[in-house]
Amino acid sequence: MSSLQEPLGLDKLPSMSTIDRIQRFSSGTCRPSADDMGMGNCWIEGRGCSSSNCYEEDYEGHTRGTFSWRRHTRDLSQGDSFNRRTMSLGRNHMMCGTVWDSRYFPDHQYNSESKDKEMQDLTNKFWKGIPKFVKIVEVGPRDGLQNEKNIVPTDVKIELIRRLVSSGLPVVEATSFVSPKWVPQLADARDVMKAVQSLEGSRLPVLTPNLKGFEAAVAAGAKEVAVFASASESFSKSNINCSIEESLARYRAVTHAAKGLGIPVRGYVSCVIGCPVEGAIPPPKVAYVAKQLYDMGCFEISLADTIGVGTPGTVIPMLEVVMAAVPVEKLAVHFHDTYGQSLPNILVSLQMGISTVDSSIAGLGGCPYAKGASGNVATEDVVYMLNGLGVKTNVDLHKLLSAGDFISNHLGRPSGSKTAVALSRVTADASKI
Ligand SMILES: CC(C)(COP(=O)([O-])OP(=O)([O-])OC[C@H]1O[C@@H](n2cnc3c(N)ncnc32)[C@H](O)[C@@H]1OP(=O)([O-])[O-])[C@@H](O)C(=O)NCCC(=O)NCCSC(=O)C[C@@](C)(O)CC(=O)[O-]
Repeated sequence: MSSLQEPLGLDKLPSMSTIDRIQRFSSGTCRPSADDMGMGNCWIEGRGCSSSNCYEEDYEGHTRGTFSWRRHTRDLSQGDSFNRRTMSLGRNHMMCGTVWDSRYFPDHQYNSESKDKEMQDLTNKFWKGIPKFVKIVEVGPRDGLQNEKNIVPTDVKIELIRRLVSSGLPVVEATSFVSPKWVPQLADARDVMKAVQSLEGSRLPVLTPNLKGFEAAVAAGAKEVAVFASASESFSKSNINCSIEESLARYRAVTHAAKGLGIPVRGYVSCVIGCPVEGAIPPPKVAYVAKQLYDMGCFEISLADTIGVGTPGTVIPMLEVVMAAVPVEKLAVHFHDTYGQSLPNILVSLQMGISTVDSSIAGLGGCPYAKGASGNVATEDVVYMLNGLGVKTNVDLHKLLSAGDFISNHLGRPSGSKTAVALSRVTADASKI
């Protein structure tokens, strides 16, 4: 990749069939439960899990003799966290389901037993890979606000975090203990952390680039931290002013200190698909950094497409290589939406067994050291898609929308979430559908 103009293609990566991969990875995947958030490195659940948490069994039990589409729309309409607006949109999904059936499968075809079986096989393949629960890691207050031109006042950051926590998000990344010379937008990390540390209901990790940051974070009340390495040498240098190996040595010191205090450490790998300077990043480089972070004790590794150039065609092969090095249940995905590819990338990641997804309220963000990168995928859009798939998140979309309105109003611009924009307009019209 010489610029951000073209998507990285499969020709730049080991050849493989996308469909083969999705099918290979979509069978028999089991997911951690919502409660598995354990302390330091305890988020351990092997691929083999209890049958009650196994989607495949549950799915087949549910669908014996039933058409799978209905099963999911039924779940959707019974979802406990849907507000009225989404309930009406849930009904629209059912309508879409009907249109889809009748357009492509006229009665005489659809009713034939073999077509029915074929169709069921196809839908089974799709649904088998989709987890029942997805943990959303909200990164807006950190990844989003670190990139704002005008520094957001501390009390606005605190109120945003409070609203995000109250929406049911299990993890809200609160701020960064980095050099205020490098990221002045988050120079108030200590005040933010002190104000939110006692909020209940969500974990509130903070970014720490070195021991200095780790110690400051702990002193301010942080109970979980994250370190951030890169699969690109150039990005490592521009983001944290050191080589990949130097950064890993720093993070070993952080994870060692954290272990002593029982503080869980998350790891990020930036530039997992492409780098603004180096172009395409080979998946083995990503796997190497992810494995180093895992081996030093990070309980979860978030794979970040920092500049948002990935498509399912490049994300799948990258995941395949990383998953050979780090157990899939330890992996998360973190997509920036520069090319509007985040949702398809998330969907294929779920099909490959990942059940932790990073996102940012109102699509805030970007990276100050990755020119041209747009914000993260919007949390509202991820929740909307997962609701539509019948996947639980425990997030109340209504409260999430209100948090998004709050920060968008403060920033004085429309939300970067398509769902938020659509739902803000659709209330009256949707009731007519
Ligand atoms: C890593 C450093 C500190 C190296 O910066 P440096 O200049 O190489 O460090 P240094 O050790 O030479 O220290 C320079 C000054 O910074 C101070 N310092 C040193 N450490 C700290 C600290 N922790 N907190 C506060 N101050 C600190 C230190 O005390 C000293 O102060 P001075 O003596 O000049 O007054 C710097 O490069 C830095 O802060 N970088 C942060 C960059 C950043 O936050 N980037 C955005 C987050 S990463 C990201 O967005 C990607 C991610 C995670 O979202 C995933 C993705 O999408 O890719």
